[in-house]
Amino acid sequence: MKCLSCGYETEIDQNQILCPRCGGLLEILVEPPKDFSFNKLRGRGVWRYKELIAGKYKNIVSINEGNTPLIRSSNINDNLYFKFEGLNPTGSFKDRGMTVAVSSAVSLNYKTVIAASTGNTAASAAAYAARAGIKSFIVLPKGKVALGKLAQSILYGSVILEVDGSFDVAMDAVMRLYKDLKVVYPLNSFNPWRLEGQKTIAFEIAEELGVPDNVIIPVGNAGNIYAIWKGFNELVKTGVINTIPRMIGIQAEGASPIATAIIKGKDSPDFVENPDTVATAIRIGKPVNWQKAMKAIRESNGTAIVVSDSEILDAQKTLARKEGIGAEPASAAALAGYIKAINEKVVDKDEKTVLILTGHSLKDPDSMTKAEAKRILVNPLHMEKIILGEINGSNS
Ligand SMILES: Cc1ncc(COP(=O)(O)O)c(C=O)c1O
Ligand SMILES: N[C@@H](CCOP(=O)(O)O)C(=O)O
Repeated sequence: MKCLSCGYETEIDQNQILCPRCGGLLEILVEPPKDFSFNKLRGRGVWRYKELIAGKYKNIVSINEGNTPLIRSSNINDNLYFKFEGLNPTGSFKDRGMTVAVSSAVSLNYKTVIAASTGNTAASAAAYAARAGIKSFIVLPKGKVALGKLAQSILYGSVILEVDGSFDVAMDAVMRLYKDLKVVYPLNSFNPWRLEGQKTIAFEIAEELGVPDNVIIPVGNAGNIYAIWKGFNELVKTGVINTIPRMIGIQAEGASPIATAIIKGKDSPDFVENPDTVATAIRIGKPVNWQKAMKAIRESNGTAIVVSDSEILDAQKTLARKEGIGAEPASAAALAGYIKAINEKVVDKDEKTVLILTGHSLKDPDSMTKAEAKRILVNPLHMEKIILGEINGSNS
């Protein structure tokens, strides 16, 4: 394991989450088996790739996460694919990381887990803790979590701690609690073991499609873009692929510290004090994994793009109405970014591109009802005229 801040190196040790010397982010540098082959694998989902996942697990806490569909676009572009992470057990990609992180917590005999969240990490942490029979605390920015996500955490029985402030305030509190209390195992993505699970997104894409030219990902706390890049890199080391895709990160206008730093060619981001966007999942001003994300983007020859809230909501509607796929706003940001990338000639429409659709539309009912709808009060006995009018286009 190697610290991204001070360069401290240590043997792979599952007890390590942050650098013991400076508290920086740790990378887990695995040496994948040289005889690795997709053909030899058994089972489905995250644990299909267990020989590539670092760490030792006495108990595996799983709800059959991963194995999500890679859906080819039928009405936007033939070369475009959607990796629909909304079909994980709690409706987001977090479940891939949570199965590994909670299995790690249990293997290390922790009885309590904690996570700060804009909603999805919370729902996933709560579900996996419940499955493991351990206690979970989640720290949420009060009044800023989409209804479906809050409802999930309530249902799975987490203790919900609400802070008056943004997600970043909640995140700082969790990092401090983890360092001070020692008895709570952190499930956020500064925990590198969680990212071991999320890197399986790359494995599934490579196994099904090969190596695309581009992978486009919404970026919030910034762990996922790094995890997917790590996954592709490790496959190169096994020899099953020999290139990696460009990693293209998308952030919302009101919460774009990493994208802005990439666009301006800076070494580090200026954090955003009061992040704001309709895509609540990526309403993050101080992403903990910024170093990892910028490394993934730069080393893959990728880039970053900023999109507006109206572009995000338009993309959410386009995905639903042209492809039949319901994704939450943060996920739709990937399509908004793709459209912009094509218009600005950053991506060619002939390039094979995969969008990571990180969460399900049902997570955020408010955002869905922002789309204009035809809702007509009808007399059930006189609907023919309205239907025929709609078909002929003669209704006003
Ligand atoms: C639906 C959704 N999309 C994207 C993201 C951003 O992922 P990351 O924090 O790994 O950048 C999150 C959470 O952070 C999320 O919940
Ligand atoms: N969008 C996230 C924010 C926390 O990210 P994490 O990957 O560090 O857990 C959420 O769903 O809470």
